[in-house]
Amino acid sequence: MLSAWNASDVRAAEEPLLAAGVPLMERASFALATHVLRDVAARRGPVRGARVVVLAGAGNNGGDALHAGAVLAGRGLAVTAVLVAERFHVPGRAALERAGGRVVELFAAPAVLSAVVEEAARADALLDGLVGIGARGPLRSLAGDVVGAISGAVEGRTALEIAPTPSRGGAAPWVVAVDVPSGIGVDDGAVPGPVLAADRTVTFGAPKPGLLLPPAAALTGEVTVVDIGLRLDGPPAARQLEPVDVARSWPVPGPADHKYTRGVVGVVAGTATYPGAAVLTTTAAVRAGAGMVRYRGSEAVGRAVLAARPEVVTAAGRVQSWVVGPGVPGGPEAAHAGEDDGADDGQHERGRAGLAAAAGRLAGTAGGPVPAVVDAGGLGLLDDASPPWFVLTPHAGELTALLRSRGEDVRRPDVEAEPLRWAGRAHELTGATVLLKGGVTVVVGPGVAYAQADGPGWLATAGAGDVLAGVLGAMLAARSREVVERPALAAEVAAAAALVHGRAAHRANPGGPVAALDVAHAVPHEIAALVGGR
Ligand SMILES: NC(=O)C1=CN([C@@H]2O[C@H](COP(=O)(O)OP(=O)(O)OC[C@H]3O[C@@H](n4cnc5c(N)ncnc54)[C@H](OP(=O)(O)O)[C@@H]3O)[C@@H](O)[C@H]2O)[C@H](O)CC1
Ligand SMILES: [K+]
Repeated sequence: MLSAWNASDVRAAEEPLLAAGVPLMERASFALATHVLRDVAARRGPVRGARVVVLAGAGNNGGDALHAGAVLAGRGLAVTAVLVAERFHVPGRAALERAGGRVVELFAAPAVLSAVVEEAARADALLDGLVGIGARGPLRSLAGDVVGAISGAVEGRTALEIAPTPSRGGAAPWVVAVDVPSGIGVDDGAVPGPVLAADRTVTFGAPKPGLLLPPAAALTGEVTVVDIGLRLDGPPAARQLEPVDVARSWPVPGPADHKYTRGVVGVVAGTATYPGAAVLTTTAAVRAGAGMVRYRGSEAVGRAVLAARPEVVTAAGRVQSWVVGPGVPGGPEAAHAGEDDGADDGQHERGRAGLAAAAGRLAGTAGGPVPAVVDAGGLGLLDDASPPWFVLTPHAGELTALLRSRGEDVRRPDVEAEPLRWAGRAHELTGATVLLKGGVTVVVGPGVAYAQADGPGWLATAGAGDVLAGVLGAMLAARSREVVERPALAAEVAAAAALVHGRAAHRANPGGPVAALDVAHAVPHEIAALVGGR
């Protein structure tokens, strides 16, 4: 698992070490230089004579970059450092000059900006040491100008690029961000202004949340964490599950297991208008290893489900997790406005009953509360307060509607710009765990946040959300009681489901388009690969 800490936690961890004279910057800059050398060697072969441009800001981030530049110059690379502020890291500059590096005082001669941009565009490697964890707001003055101009000049980059960097030809410089890509919101992943998209981010002590969270996560390239000896206690601000975490906690059945110990998923999904959602959700739950799947819906849709998955039962009975809402009309805004298009085929009533049972509010229900996945039309069926074992799975539009229905004056672009903040707000307002779907899926539960970036862009396709709901339903059913007893566990399981779903999409058709049903069919193979390695 990657655990990310806020800038203030990293500073607090640095303080005692700095007071004790531990050479943190030496450690950081040496490791940084090592990674740059390795990357340049991999791309170019011989490193001697390779051209490196170092963009250095006012603080210690610039210091790291200048010291790394000194190491590189000492190895025979041609290093030019560009100082953007009158204040700069004096020992770093001195070290670089001693090692034979050249310094351009851009702050003293802004007219040389175009020459700097030209040199940067022709470099083999570009080190972005403008600001690190000391960043406040969008890049200002010369730092902003230089990033804007270089981004415009370097093929394949735009100043506000938030799409993954396309693989570029040998001509463009390899961009290495020092600690973080300068200008991102270190704690929240915001992209408030120009940012130079990196090919690699070498980060010190621990990942920062902004490296995991959208939209900034698309600008980091590969993230390399360098251990400089910091001790970070306390809970991280954001986490990212890795395959090994999911493998370790997967409930692999043993000889004593039966369908009820493995978990029964109750699915309220689909209508005559959207029968496919019912097929996709139930198929995904079956394929993710549910002990049994019960479909609750109209007879006609039930027939379509059974034709696709004869393992599914349509009779009422015991359920260990509910999935309510895929392909069901309505949603937060419709419910808020009291709208009902009358085409829900009785799914609203079944969904309400499922959620009441899941919350433990249904008189005469045996077995007590169970987890629930609440998707699409199910989001309009929620009570004012939900338990944390309810996992809401909106996309940005649905989250916006949910927040607005609860009095927040927010628009979809706000949610897309600050997904962690708004998923967190929805968690506060509802009490439920919130999984916000997107290229990076953000999950917020009590005291925990996850950011998962496991799927290809191809996964943005109709029905993919229904498959995720089914996979998550099966995973929650398998750990039903535990999820109800441990408030933060639903978020971990939801993040794990996002990982399985994303990786299954890669597996379904590596590098190409995927259809939702293909993702569901790839799920068992992905699970086998995950648990086979443990
Ligand atoms: N302390 C250590 O020994 C280690 C530090 N590491 C590295 O240090 C940075 C954090 O360094 P710090 O000096 O605290 O902060 P920064 O370098 O990130 O930023 C400093 C100055 O940058 C200016 N600034 C801030 N925001 C902006 C902006 N939006 N646009 C332009 N400039 C900005 C500001 O200067 P002013 O003079 O303008 O006020 C800041 O003071 C950390 O990220 C590591 O890289 C290593 O970890 C090793 C140990
Ligand atoms: K930086």
